[in-house]
Amino acid sequence: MGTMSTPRPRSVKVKAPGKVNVSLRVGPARPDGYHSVASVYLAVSLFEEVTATSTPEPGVTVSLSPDSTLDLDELDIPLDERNLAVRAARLMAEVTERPTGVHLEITKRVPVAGGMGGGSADAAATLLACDALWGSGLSKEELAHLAAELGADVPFALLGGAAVGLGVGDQLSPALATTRLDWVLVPAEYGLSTPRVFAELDRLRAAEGFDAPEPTDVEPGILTALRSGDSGGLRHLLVNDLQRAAVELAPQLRDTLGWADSHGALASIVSGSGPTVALLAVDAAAAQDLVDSFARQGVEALAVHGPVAGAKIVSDTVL
Ligand SMILES: C[C@](O)(CO)[C@H](O)COP(=O)(O)OP(=O)(O)OC[C@H]1O[C@@H](n2ccc(N)nc2=O)[C@H](O)[C@@H]1O
Ligand SMILES: Nc1ncnc2c1ncn2[C@@H]1O[C@H](COP(=O)(O)OP(=O)(O)OP(=O)(O)O)[C@@H](O)[C@H]1O
Repeated sequence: MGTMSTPRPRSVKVKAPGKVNVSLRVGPARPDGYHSVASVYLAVSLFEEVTATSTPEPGVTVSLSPDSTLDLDELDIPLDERNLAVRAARLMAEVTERPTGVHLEITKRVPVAGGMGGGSADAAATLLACDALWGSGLSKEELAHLAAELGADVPFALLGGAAVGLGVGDQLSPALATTRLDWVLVPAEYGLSTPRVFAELDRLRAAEGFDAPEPTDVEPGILTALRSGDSGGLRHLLVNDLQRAAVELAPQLRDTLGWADSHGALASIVSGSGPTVALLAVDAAAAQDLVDSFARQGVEALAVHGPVAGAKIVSDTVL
């Protein structure tokens, strides 16, 4: 008769990047409340980390790591089943029929409700960590499918690099982007709710009597510029249909955008639903100069680069 041995506790650590939308075209609202988009995603070097540790008790628990670079006291992150990482672990357990028993510790670095897909990165990292922890044997496609159930930005956090996103942003085609682009991120001290920003765009458009066309493709010049890392070519092509809605809700964004343009940024754009502003810099030195200028204004900005890889296992340890 075989004896049931308790598996030794294991810890899998995964990192997943935040993103900027280099281009974001938004169509009309659909009956399900979502909007079809045509988006060019770029994964940038600001990473969330999720450490998934097996626990003897069933269930999914979550905590925030003291290694987080965000101020944990100020964060408005639910630590129950509303947390996107918890939802990811539960979905994975349900689909793979594994008993849960997992604790998730999240290191937060991507601004919360900042338009950079931080929660989405947590969800993507959790899917990959639980996949490893439970030996689920799911294919990349199956993981991407689960990711799309969790949110529009989650599949891209798994994939990383640069990609065109159609549908609600979840139908991805990888874009060739081998050369590094340098960016400066200017996080805001407040967040913007993604549904609220989409709704504000609908409101502005309705007031203008504007019938938004279905976005079906992205400007080809963007993909050409990404392929060669041509920041000079890219600067005129950055576009975000949500920007004016974000600016309407947070008018102070105008100052950041204007200030950046007059201080040597090639271009400035609100990232996704905002309020984080992303500035394109000519190179790493120019990005650092911009960070220094912001610091002199008392504003904390971050130099990052992209593309970077999607969700990736950092360590897998038997405890
Ligand atoms: C703004 C972007 O970050 C750009 O990449 C994404 O479109 C948002 O992606 P996300 O945060 O993963 O979005 P989800 O969590 O799936 O959706 C949150 C809410 O945003 C709105 N939403 C989101 C994506 C989309 N294509 N259309 C929408 O209208 C919906 O009101 C939805 O209920
Ligand atoms: N793991 C998580 N990390 C951060 N926020 C979470 C998480 N789980 C749930 N949330 C909730 O989701 C909200 C939005 O979080 P998130 O930081 O992902 O926004 P975002 O970066 O603007 O998203 P996106 O760019 O994908 O629209 C938060 O205000 C928080 O209440």
